[in-house]
Amino acid sequence: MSEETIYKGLAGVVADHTAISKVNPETNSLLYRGYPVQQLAAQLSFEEVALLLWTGEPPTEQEREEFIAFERSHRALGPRVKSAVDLLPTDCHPMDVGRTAVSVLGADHPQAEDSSPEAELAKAKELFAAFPAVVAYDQRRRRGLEPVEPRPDLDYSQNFLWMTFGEEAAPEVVDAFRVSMVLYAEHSFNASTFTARVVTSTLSDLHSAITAAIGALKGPLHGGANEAVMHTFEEIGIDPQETREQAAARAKSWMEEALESGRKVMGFGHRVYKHGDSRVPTMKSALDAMVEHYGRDELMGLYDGLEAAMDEAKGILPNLDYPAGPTYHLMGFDTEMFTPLFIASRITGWTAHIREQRADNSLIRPLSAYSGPAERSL
Ligand SMILES: CC(=O)SCCNC(=O)CCNC(=O)[C@H](O)C(C)(C)COP(=O)(O)OP(=O)(O)OC[C@H]1O[C@@H](n2cnc3c(N)ncnc32)[C@H](O)[C@@H]1OP(=O)(O)O
Ligand SMILES: O=C([O-])CC(=O)C(=O)O
Repeated sequence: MSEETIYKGLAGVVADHTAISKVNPETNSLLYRGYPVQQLAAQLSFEEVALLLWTGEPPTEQEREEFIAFERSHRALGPRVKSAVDLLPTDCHPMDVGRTAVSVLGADHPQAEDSSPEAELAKAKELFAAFPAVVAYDQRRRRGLEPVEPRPDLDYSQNFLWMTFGEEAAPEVVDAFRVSMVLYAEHSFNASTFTARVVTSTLSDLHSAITAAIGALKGPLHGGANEAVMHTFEEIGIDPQETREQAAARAKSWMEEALESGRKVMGFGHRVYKHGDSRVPTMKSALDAMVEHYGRDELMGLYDGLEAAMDEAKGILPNLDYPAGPTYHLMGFDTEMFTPLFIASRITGWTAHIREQRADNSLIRPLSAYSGPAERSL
């Protein structure tokens, strides 16, 4: 056996510097470019947070206005992307649709191979503006509904909900959606961001890196957990007629059984945070607002029951996906659409990292310790 120290899953390994965000598990805090994420979620639009992540500073009034105009004029679903999505079955996973759409957007891009900082920033902004139409179109086609054109009088979050549901969302709903986008935007060297950096490190193009990152995000140990949380709720059974206490009791016994049988319950635990996820309180407030808005108190019985039982049995706390899943459910998204919403947000962090990696690149290529048979002859 080899003598090398193996850092399984690269746990605890510091792979490079980043100036984009700081995750501090000791203080349970998350900073984007130095700003606490809670402050950003309380005060900035998602469009402003995107600019902050890309450029390092909050936008000036002029930068903000220019980007808003840019974003609103790049929202339409392109004909090639629409044709490609139409070729995919409506029962494939929506993450496969998102991944394919980004791949097509890359193949269709006149500057696909231009990786200058200016071209990459422009491509990041275009992708940010274009992706919501993919999610909205896919959600509607799965319901047999016609697409809804974007509205330039609406901001990013308002328009996203408008294109998906074909009606103007209530201000509370728009705000909860905006908060989720801000919180999902960036989280240092998580698996999908690291994937994007690995692809970029080979000097491949931005759309290839994002396509690969989407593949990494899909898994239930990462972004796919927001969808998995709702599957758990569905497995326990959602009953709008029961009280919060009744729902909590059923959730508690479900969790006890699940843990006894050795199951992993998605939406709990985190590789970096061991005392709770810094983003959960803010997302939980957004969920509470949605529960009140839709009058669905019983859903919080399931939420509280699972959380309390997991804490009691293992001391493991919820991650961001735990409150985000039921929030998107209440807004009316199909469960399988939750992780594509995560893509829409994380495009900002991924593209910021792609630009950072390229600016000071070194091929990412770790070593392995060989554990196969010793040299032998045929
Ligand atoms: C936005 C995001 O991507 S946040 C992450 C979303 N992912 C999830 O919610 C998936 C569920 N959670 C997990 O699988 C894990 O907590 C991870 C993958 C996120 C992080 O895990 P790691 O740091 O690798 O820890 P690991 O998986 O080794 O867990 C350590 C111990 O806690 C247990 N554990 C961790 N999370 C969970 C969970 N959700 N349910 C049950 N047990 C858990 C493990 O079984 C393990 O127990 P053991 O030591 O008895 O074997
Ligand atoms: O940091 C991680 O490993 C996963 C995560 O929470 C994220 O990507 O938002």
